[in-house]
Amino acid sequence: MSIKVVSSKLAAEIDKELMGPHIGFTLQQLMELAGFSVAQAITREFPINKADQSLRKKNVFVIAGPGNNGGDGLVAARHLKLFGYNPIVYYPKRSEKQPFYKQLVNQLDFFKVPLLSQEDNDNWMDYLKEEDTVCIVDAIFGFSFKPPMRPPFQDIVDKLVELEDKIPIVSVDIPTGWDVDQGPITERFISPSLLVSLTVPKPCSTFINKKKTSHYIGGRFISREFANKFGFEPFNYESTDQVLKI
Ligand SMILES: NC(=O)C1=CN([C@@H]2O[C@H](COP(=O)(O)OP(=O)(O)OC[C@H]3O[C@@H](n4cnc5c(N)ncnc54)[C@H](O)[C@@H]3O)[C@@H](O)[C@H]2O)[C@@H](O)CC1
Ligand SMILES: [K+]
Repeated sequence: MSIKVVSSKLAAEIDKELMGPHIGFTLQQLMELAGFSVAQAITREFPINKADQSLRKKNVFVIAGPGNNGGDGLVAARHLKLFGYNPIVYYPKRSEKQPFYKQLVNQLDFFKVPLLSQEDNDNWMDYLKEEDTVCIVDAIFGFSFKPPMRPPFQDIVDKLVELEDKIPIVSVDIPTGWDVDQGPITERFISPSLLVSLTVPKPCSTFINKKKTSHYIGGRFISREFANKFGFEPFNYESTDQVLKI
């Protein structure tokens, strides 16, 4: 299947229109569906087996960045908890811009999801043991990332590059550090085991290592007419699914 991709510029325009006065989605609505779809993609790739419940004892280590990509990660963590997984969230730089990020954090507290923050910048790796971890969710940066990466994120990404052969990485929308349009442009870069593109894949998704990376589309919130207006066909999600493997 040939997959349509949209540039970073067009992705931002799509977002703007979805949340504009005519359609009127709120960011919280879209983020909830985006994070829900990420959690569902994880259930597909790392299913909890009825006979072997060992995954329930392991952690899903979610790293949330300061923007909306990070917000998707906070939402995904909550749904993962409800799906029977054991998320731990590392949220090193909390956004003050949108009050609802604080609400997302309160909801994680409510669900007793452990939360690491800036104070854990030196010891977050202590919570990330190969034998105890199902996967790492890379919700650090999405389509608004502009290099070069500022602290503490470059150090975090360097550690992920070292770990990726031991613990699978699940990247939300964009593998963090990749250029949205040109893909991996740095010497060392994350190569995720699973990429969940939101709404429509961005051009960087064509640079994934197809032998290693499963690619899902999620964020099921647009109509055929809307997709066509932006020059792509909607994805054929099945039934009530929030993700589609592409
Ligand atoms: N329509 C969609 O597809 C939706 C997308 N959402 C998510 O929103 C993401 C885009 O969110 P945003 O526009 O908030 O952007 P990002 O989350 O990609 O990043 C923006 C944040 O990163 C910081 N930042 C950028 N470059 C940096 C650098 N070099 N070093 C350190 N910090 C840096 C900015 O200061 C800002 O806080 C998408 O990728 C997707 O994950 C969803 O939340 C909602 C719906
Ligand atoms: K990401």
